[in-house]
Amino acid sequence: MTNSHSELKQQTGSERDIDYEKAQHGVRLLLEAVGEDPERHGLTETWQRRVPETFSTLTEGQREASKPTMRTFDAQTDDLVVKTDIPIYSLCEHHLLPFFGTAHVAYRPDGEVVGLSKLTRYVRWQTRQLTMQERLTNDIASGLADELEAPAVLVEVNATHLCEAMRGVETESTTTTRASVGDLTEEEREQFRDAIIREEDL
Ligand SMILES: Nc1nc2c(ncn2[C@@H]2O[C@H](COP(=O)(O)OP(=O)(O)OP(=O)(O)O)[C@@H](O)[C@H]2O)c(=O)[nH]1
Ligand SMILES: [Zn+2]
Repeated sequence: MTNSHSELKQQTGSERDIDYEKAQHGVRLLLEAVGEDPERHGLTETWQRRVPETFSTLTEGQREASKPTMRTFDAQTDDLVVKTDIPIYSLCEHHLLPFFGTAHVAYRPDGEVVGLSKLTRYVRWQTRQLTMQERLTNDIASGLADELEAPAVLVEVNATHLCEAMRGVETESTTTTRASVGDLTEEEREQFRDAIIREEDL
């Protein structure tokens, strides 16, 4: 093996780690199962390093230690903050294949606003787990409400699932899911819809 377990732990920080030995073993077995030779040139680093590292990154959302810090600033406003078109890449828990697209998020502040980049970082952190689109959408909405102590949050996710495109039904389509927390006024809902429509018109 090129990278020992302890070397990999040092590289990534132990509290952020997956079990590398298990991941290496599992990927090796999968390669054997599909008739590959895990020792052939081109595949050794695949099971020893690349896939375990990839899955460590793509499951960061399951580990609190990888959660971004949500820096806030005083702001005497309760006007909805809307952020549209955040790119997302997540993993379908049924087939371990990606689903990807965009997320739109909005929250009503209560005396404090969060740094704008943190909204993107938080969404990215949530996407990095094995999940379903509906659960991801709910997790982003309820997580943001908790993190920001925001009285109201709205989230929309539009995504294409490779498990539908590359296999199975073999059709590429877009799925839209929405989640909200708190009592949103009709005006706020309209503001969110307008921001999304404007983004789509660009
Ligand atoms: N609701 C929901 N379903 C999903 C999501 N990702 C994948 N699926 C669906 O999960 C279902 C799994 O169904 P199964 O019948 O157990 O699996 P399957 O035989 O591989 O299904 P097919 O994909 O239709 O071939 C499929 O219909 C997938 O399209 C998701 O994020 N949300
Ligand atoms: Zn799937």
